[in-house]
Amino acid sequence: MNDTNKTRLHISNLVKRYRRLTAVDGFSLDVAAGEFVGFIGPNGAGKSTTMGCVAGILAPDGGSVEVAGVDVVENPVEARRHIGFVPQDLDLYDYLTGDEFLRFVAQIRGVEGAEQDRQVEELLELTELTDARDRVVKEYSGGMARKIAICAALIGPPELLLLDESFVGLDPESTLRIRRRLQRYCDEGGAILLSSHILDMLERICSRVVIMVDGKLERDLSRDELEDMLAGGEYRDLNAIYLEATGKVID
Ligand SMILES: Nc1ncnc2c1ncn2[C@@H]1O[C@H](COP(=O)(O)OP(=O)(O)OP(=O)(O)O)[C@@H](O)[C@H]1O
Repeated sequence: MNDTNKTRLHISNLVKRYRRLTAVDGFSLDVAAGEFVGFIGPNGAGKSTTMGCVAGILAPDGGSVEVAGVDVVENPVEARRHIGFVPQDLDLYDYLTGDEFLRFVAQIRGVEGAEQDRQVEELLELTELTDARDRVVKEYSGGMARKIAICAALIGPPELLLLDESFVGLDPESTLRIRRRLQRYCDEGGAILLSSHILDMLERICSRVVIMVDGKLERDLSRDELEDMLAGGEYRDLNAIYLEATGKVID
């Protein structure tokens, strides 16, 4: 996973409808290895729907999605092997312990033996779940459940991480530890699409920010563009850029 020029995610003209509502409306995006992309937009903009289509959970009505060069619609099983997905609404294997859950995911990703042990230990320690490893996931608190889902997403590691509001409910220390771990994952050639409404955090950690409005791409800002805009004095922070891009006004 060290080939840092490769496109990890290719979304071309994606369309997804729910009956008469067009939730994603001709959205295109390429994410390369090493990129940490903040995916923002108002409630209902279409971020989760986009992620569902990328993860192969929702069937697109138009366009195409490739993950690590694999077409998600044509080869969903193969594509899923390259994706670590933490959905907004977690759907975990409730009756497995945390340890069993991580080893189950490791097995699916072909991580076995001593390497499996190493990754499981490292991730449990990172998220401070070592002491809870033998408890069933069903008994985990909301934050613990989200942390074990992040651990599972990182096992492998896969080429692409899809994180949908994955920092919700995490305590500040866990947030910082996981943020650093995700940045390391990108430095080592991974790619992340992270949806979040925590704009001050995204401003600090992302190498690129994509703003979606009404199912369409509204802005695509590289780190340099973002910093130029902030240095220019017109925008105080990412929040101000967001408000302008989305046409929102706060009295
Ligand atoms: N299962 C569904 N059935 C019908 N409409 C849906 C369904 N899921 C989402 N929608 C609609 O699609 C649109 C996009 O929703 P989506 O959840 O993708 O937005 P989002 O950007 O992730 O929002 P949020 O920031 O609130 O999580 C919204 O109008 C939503 O009501």
